[in-house]
Amino acid sequence: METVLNVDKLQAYYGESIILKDINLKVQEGHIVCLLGRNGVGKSTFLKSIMGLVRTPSGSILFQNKELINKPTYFRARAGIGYVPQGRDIFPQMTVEENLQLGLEVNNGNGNISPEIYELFPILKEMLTRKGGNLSGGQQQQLAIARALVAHPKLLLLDEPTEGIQPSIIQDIGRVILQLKKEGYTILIVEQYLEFILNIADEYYVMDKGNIVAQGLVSSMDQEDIKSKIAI
Ligand SMILES: Nc1ncnc2c1ncn2[C@@H]1O[C@H](COP(=O)(O)OP(=O)(O)OP(=O)(O)O)[C@@H](O)[C@H]1O
Repeated sequence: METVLNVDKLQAYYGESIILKDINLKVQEGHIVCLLGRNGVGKSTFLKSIMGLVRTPSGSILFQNKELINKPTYFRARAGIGYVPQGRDIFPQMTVEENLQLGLEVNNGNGNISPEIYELFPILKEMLTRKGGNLSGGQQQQLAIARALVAHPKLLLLDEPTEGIQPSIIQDIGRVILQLKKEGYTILIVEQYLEFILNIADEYYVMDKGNIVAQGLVSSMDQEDIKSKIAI
């Protein structure tokens, strides 16, 4: 099975502060990998590093065996990495449909929104003409995931998809992720909500203070131990 993402000895900085010290992490094709950890340990910075949004002076980010470390963000997006940031970045004044169309920009606006998007997220079909800013937090999260899927990414990065979302929509998002897995998607999820990923992810990594401090198969995870490593 192909290794889609292979991160080796990655360091990342904000100015002179080192945030990621020595990160090694792999994602195999068709797998769902979860990165767990407390607030502020560097999880979001890690996803930003993969997208080229922070300074990464050393280490390697191989995506489908090609080095990305010195490539600009647009190159990484065009290469097939879809990114759903924390806070979702929905454009509030644009309609749901316009927000979705932005997902096609990585292909220069070519292609169209496949009907599958609306099968995954029926609520978006009902709301196509609504302004993004008028959606609930959960609906915005679904829109952000849908917008990333429009371009059929080979790797999908999700930053805390459950944050600030009501339980029924968390379940919907869980179902969508499992459906995507069935279809062969490869996904890296940053989470703090352990129960959410137990039924979803194949492998886990735990980050603390810019290092990976535990990793393994979710099926053989010592949940109490991992809970203590991510508890606030
Ligand atoms: N733009 C920035 N400039 C300077 N420091 C930053 C910036 N963004 C984050 N940091 C710092 O980097 C560290 C890691 O933050 P990061 O957001 O990656 O953590 P996290 O594990 O994703 O936590 P959270 O779940 O709260 O986002 C924190 O100490 C944070 O204060």
